[in-house]
Amino acid sequence: MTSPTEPATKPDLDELLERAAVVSLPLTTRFRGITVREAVVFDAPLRATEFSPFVEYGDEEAAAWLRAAIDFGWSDQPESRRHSIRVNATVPAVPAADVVGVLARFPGCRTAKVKVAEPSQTRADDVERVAEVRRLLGPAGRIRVDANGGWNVDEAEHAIRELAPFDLEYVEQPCASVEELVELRRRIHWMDVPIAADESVRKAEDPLAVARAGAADVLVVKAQPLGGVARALGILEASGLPVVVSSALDTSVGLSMGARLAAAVPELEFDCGLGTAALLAADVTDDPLLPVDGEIPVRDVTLSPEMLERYAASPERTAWWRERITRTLPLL
Ligand SMILES: O=C(O)CCC(=O)c1ccccc1C(=O)O
Ligand SMILES: [Mg+2]
Repeated sequence: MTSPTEPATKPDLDELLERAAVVSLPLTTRFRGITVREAVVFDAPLRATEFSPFVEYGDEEAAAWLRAAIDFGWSDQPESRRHSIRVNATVPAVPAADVVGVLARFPGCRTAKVKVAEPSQTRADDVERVAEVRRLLGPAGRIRVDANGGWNVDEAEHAIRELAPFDLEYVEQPCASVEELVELRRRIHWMDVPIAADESVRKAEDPLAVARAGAADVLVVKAQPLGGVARALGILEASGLPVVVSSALDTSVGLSMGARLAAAVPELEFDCGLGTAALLAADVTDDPLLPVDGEIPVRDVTLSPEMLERYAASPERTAWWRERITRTLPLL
């Protein structure tokens, strides 16, 4: 007999596939080169959960994401310390003229994260975009930029010098490697612009290496790539660094996992990158975790059968995702 408080038994492959729905959600704005977000959501026993590693990731990397999905749907979660989470607006690498429309999707957000170093664009594009965000947010707004590892150390040094007058809260993953981050941090120390690590945490074999190397002032943590809420919490506590909990452009289900992680963090001094439901033109629920007054609530999400049907992925893509789950489950 299982008592209601006892964690549900972990699912086998048949149960996972039976509870899975594969969706293809249109985005409002092109992001990371994509215009639709594919994801698997599961109608799991404890709450709806999500598996959505990017399609280019290999099975080894996807395994942490599947571990997270199973943990969230089939296990009790760490205690929440808060009921809502302040979120940042996420501004893709759009032309400066489009910034006003993007920010309008994030009502009440005092912080904006601006994508920079997009391969097809120039430094001048980044400066114009950040200038426009500063103009719209006013002097009290907080601006962080995210280069997704797109600069070498020299490029980063020059770009940050050019962007620093707009008053940056931090620069996220300016360079790709931990060694470059260490070197950059040494070079720009005098500018007093903190460095945050994202890919160096979520794509690293050892997510704590970046903290040990002194390569970052802030860690960006995402629940899915770190294997779930409890595991991510362990990593961020071991790092001893301040954190920003962020999404991977998840559906509202994945965002509910991120919100649970943010709610469990002992000290949360930065606004979190969990407002990204605003970048989806469709979601898997009738009650999405959209930012209101600059916050999202900490709660579970109810799947909408109509939405799952309307945004169901094609038979080919559905088969691809089901095969991906089949290959990945034995790797856990
Ligand atoms: O942090 C945010 O504001 C939103 C999340 C985000 O930017 C993101 C979403 C998908 C993939 C990568 C990233 C990233 O932070 O680099
Ligand atoms: Mg990032």
